[in-house]
Amino acid sequence: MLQAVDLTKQYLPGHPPSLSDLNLTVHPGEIFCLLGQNGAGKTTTINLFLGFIKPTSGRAMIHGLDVAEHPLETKKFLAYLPETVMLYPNLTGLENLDFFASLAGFRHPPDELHALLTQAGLQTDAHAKRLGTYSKGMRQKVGIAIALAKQAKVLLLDEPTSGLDPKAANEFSDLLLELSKAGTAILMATHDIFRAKEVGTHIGIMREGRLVETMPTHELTANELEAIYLQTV
Ligand SMILES: Nc1ncnc2c1ncn2[C@@H]1O[C@H](COP(=O)(O)OP(=O)(O)OP(=O)(O)O)[C@@H](O)[C@H]1O
Repeated sequence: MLQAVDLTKQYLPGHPPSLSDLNLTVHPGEIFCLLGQNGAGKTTTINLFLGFIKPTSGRAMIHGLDVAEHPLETKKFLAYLPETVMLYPNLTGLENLDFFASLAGFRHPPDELHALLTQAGLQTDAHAKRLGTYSKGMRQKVGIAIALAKQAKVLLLDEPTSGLDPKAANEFSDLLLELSKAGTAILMATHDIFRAKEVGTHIGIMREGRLVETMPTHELTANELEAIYLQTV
């Protein structure tokens, strides 16, 4: 479970906070999509859960542990996919997966590593090819395979489908749905309203560092969500 309690971040004294009093809970199996214009505070929220930055006040909690107080323990539960997954271009997909899974303390035999890449949707003939030859969608799949290998309880995503073609973005959404069915709690920052409606269980709209709307997606059509978004931001 992922929880923000009155979470606030002010980067510079005298400037308005970039995140103000965020209260948010994402339960296992839920996909919470954060929408909002550039600068609304989405990446700040994710970086606080990752422990990359410290809150000015309030708490970012993972599995009941405060990230600022337990930076190493909370990272064990987490997987993170930024817009561009950073992997080693000279290693193969399989070698990257092996390396990053072992960094998190998980050793998998080669047949399991292949199975994880396949489960993440990467075609078999790419497993032994260098990352440098992969498309963006293929790199994202290795990122998902790493999340699977780590048995991550919480997945944080920052605009993961930006720049993916519609088919790759669609495959990516299916993978997220599978992970959520397996009980992962997912928080995703995105600009893609329609994909958020398709994949999310909940939508939150941020404006100037505040979460101003939260709603379950099943109550809305994509067009209604777009109308609410445009009225809100
Ligand atoms: N390191 C920093 N120092 C000072 N201000 C920052 C820093 N990082 C972000 N900000 C400011 O905090 C605010 C929120 O930024 P943030 O990156 O969280 O927005 P965002 O919703 O993720 O935007 P985008 O959609 O463009 O990624 C912005 O005004 C930004 O300029």
